[in-house]
Amino acid sequence: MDAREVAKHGSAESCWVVIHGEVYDVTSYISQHPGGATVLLRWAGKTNLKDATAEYAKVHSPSTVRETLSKAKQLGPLDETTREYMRPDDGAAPKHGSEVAAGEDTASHINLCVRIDDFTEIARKRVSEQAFVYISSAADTQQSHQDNLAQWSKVTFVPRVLRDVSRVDLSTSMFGQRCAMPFFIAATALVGLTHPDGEAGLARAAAARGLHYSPSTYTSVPHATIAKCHRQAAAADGSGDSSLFFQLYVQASKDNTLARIRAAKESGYRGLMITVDTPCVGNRDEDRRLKAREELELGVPEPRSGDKEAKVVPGSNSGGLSRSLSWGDLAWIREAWAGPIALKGIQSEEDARLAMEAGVEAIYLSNHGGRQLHSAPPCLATLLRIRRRYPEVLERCEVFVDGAATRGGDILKAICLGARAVGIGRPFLYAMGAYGPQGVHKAIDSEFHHDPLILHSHTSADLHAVLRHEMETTMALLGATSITELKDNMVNVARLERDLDLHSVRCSNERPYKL
Ligand code: HEM
Ligand SMILES: Cc1cc2nc3c(=O)[nH]c(=O)nc-3n(C[C@H](O)[C@H](O)[C@H](O)COP(=O)(O)O)c2cc1C
Repeated sequence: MDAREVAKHGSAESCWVVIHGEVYDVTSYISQHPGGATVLLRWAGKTNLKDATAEYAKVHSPSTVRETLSKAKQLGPLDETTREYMRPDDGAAPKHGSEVAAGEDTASHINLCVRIDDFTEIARKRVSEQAFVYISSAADTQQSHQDNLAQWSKVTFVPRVLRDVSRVDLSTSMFGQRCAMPFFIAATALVGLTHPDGEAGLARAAAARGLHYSPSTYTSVPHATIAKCHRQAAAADGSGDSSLFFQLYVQASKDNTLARIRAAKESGYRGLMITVDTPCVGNRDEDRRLKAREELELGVPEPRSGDKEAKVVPGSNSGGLSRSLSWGDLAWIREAWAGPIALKGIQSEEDARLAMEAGVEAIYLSNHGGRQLHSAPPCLATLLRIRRRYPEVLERCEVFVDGAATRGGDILKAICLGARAVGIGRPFLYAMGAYGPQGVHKAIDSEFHHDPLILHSHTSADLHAVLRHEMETTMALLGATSITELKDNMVNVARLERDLDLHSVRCSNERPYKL
């Protein structure tokens, strides 16, 4: 393909981009791209050395574009000898904030991060505006996210004293697979926006710390590479406890979904987390405002009414995800996967019961970090409703939860109420954006070798550990020495129950749904 031909397709009417020397026609994908139209249009028709490749590769794995576009839209290789006809590069890609040297000034030194919230402001200064807005945004007024934050402080502890807590063991398991602590790294797309190591950095940290990690369907690094880095790190300095669980976004195309499941199996992923709260991408005001501003700056024309190709309607953007996904689809997914499954995004006790009846190994109570439905319930609210209406769910399924858990104590409150493990999303992205992989290690644990069974108090290692330190301290002050000792009599949920008016929860008039 001649560069002069590509240059003719530089608009919303006909938008061709060049990635890794291949030309793609993304015109009909513009309105579906979950990352917005601007980024595609910025590189439309560009064939110079800074074509779409750098911006694309920062966040997407090489295969994403081939997996998404039909063969007809994959127009073949660019004739490299014609690149001299390139258009001037006016779309400077934002600099990776994490390239800024850590510790430039004392105020932002990593040692001053003593809780995981501390990474946020450092990350704000060090990642691009695009990355920060993408990570921090939530649906509509952010109410779901704010409610997630607020839920944790509505539960208080009921500590026991005079128990020997000189040894504390935080280890537990998920899907029957051991892990060092009762939390895991939740699926977040496009980790490459925060640091060039992307998901590979998170996988290495998880392996080294004996934690499970659930990479997103939409990774910046190919899944096979993530799995390889994970294996290498586990062999080098891991305890061998860490596993990777594949987060599946079911695609509109069944074949495409099956191919992703196959690839995850081949890469050695050991659990499947099917995200079920995403028939379309949520309405995130801050994302939309930033994209609208970029479009204005770039002079992207207003969509003409009735012009399907140029129309960008966030509410209708399913980003290639299946909108028709329903309970019946679990059968073919289970057959293809043949391993443990969690349904991620359960937000009602009725759906928890249906999931149990469908025979999944785990339910994952989450409102997607408050990014999907505005006014969605925080995970503890759903957990309490399940405990009241269908306590048998907790006997038959493992329960994972997430949503704004930022302290070791938050994690332990959820465990007291019957959760198996807590997912943590944004904090690891901020830690990665602030200090790269070193930040993630610190957010989890200290850099120093540490006997997992012995509580270290007032050692220099404590200064460098965040979540492990908080959990060990909380366990000791609670009077518990192992995760199995954490029971519901160690928390007081009266306030949360009152706020949720849980006493009025009774059988709804919903017609019983038969699977
Ligand atoms: C054609 C196949 C593509 C697919 C399936 C795809 C998919 C996605 C997805 C799922 C997201 C995440 C949105 C979210 O979770 O909110 C995203 C964001 C993004 N994509 Fe793509 N993309 C494609 C092509 C491209 C191309 C060609 C470029 C660059 C030229 C690009 C650059 C980006 C960027 C920079 C973001 C982050 C934007 C933000 O701040 O939200 N993508 N894309
Ligand atoms: C930037 C970002 C990207 C996310 N991407 C995905 C994703 O690809 N798949 C998914 O199932 N959930 C995704 N989530 C939701 C997380 O898995 C998780 O439910 C949520 O982040 C937990 O809340 P927290 O970030 O407050 O800890 C994403 C969340 C964030 C913040």
